[in-house]
Amino acid sequence: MVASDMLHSNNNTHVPPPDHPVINPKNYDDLLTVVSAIRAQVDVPLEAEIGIICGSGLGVIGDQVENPIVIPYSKIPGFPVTNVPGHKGNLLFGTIAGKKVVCMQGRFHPYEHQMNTALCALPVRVMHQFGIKTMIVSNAAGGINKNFQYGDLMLIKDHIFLPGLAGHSPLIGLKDPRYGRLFTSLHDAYNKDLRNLAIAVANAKKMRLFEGVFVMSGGPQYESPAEVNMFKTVGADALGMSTCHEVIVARQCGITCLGFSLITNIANLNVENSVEVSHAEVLETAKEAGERASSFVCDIIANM
Ligand SMILES: O=P(O)(O)O[C@H]1O[C@H](CO)[C@@H](O)[C@H]1O
Ligand SMILES: Nc1nc2[nH]cnc2c(=O)[nH]1
Repeated sequence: MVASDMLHSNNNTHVPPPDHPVINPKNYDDLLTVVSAIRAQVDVPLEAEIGIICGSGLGVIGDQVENPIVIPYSKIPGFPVTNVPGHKGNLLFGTIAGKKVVCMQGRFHPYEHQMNTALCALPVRVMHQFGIKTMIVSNAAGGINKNFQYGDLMLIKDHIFLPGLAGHSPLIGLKDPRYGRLFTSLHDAYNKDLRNLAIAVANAKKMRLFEGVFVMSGGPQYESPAEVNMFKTVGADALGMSTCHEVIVARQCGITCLGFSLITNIANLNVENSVEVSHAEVLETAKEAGERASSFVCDIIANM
């Protein structure tokens, strides 16, 4: 195992202080407690119109936030420990291109938290409480589409949420009517107008940009060649271990979503090929492509 693949090797590892209240991610009043605890930490009103989630190695997007107010996840009750390298573990409030944003510099993956997708998507509900109407979500993903190269960006036009299909929806068990519609529609989960805007931005920057279907598997193991072939057969273009549960919660909240994958590795379709994937490789590609991804996000926000 490569050192940077190891959980617990992240300097930002934290243990929540014992004085934090216990938070149930499916209790609406607990959500309001989390939001109050964040507000209590700063003496300025916090609000945002756009939420951003940085994928593995893509924390550099958060570095574009101007005049940031930085709240470490360790100071937020209910936010679990984040141990995955490449995820800093800060909630940032500030501006990008003059627009108020809140940015998750690091996310929670279901494989880290017993597949508790409601817990992992709790920060989306928190960002909604701070006013976001739009969310830009990013991830590092393995490319299946034969046209993809390392470092390509793929706009997500639709998704296949395997854990959700297997009973791990973040909406299961929500009873409070304040959450909104339990039977959330995903007909426009990755908003067409925002995708068109992103395509126009990419064209103006002369950037390679693809559109495709993202599949979320449970992880944390990468896919076997047979699994990659199965996903290809059902129409997937890229593979990851995040994002879908966040977008579903966002759609329940009425947030308009734009999602993209950074292709950090090429998924292996041939069992005879000995191609090892590692999180170190994922982070290395993200490091090389991170500036391009963050400039893309900033230009999209500037044109919203
Ligand atoms: O989805 P993000 O957070 O970008 O991370 C991706 O990269 C990691 C695997 O290398 C997994 O956590 C996968 O989900
Ligand atoms: N599931 C999955 N997640 C990834 N994240 C980055 N690369 C990959 C990959 O190949 N598969």
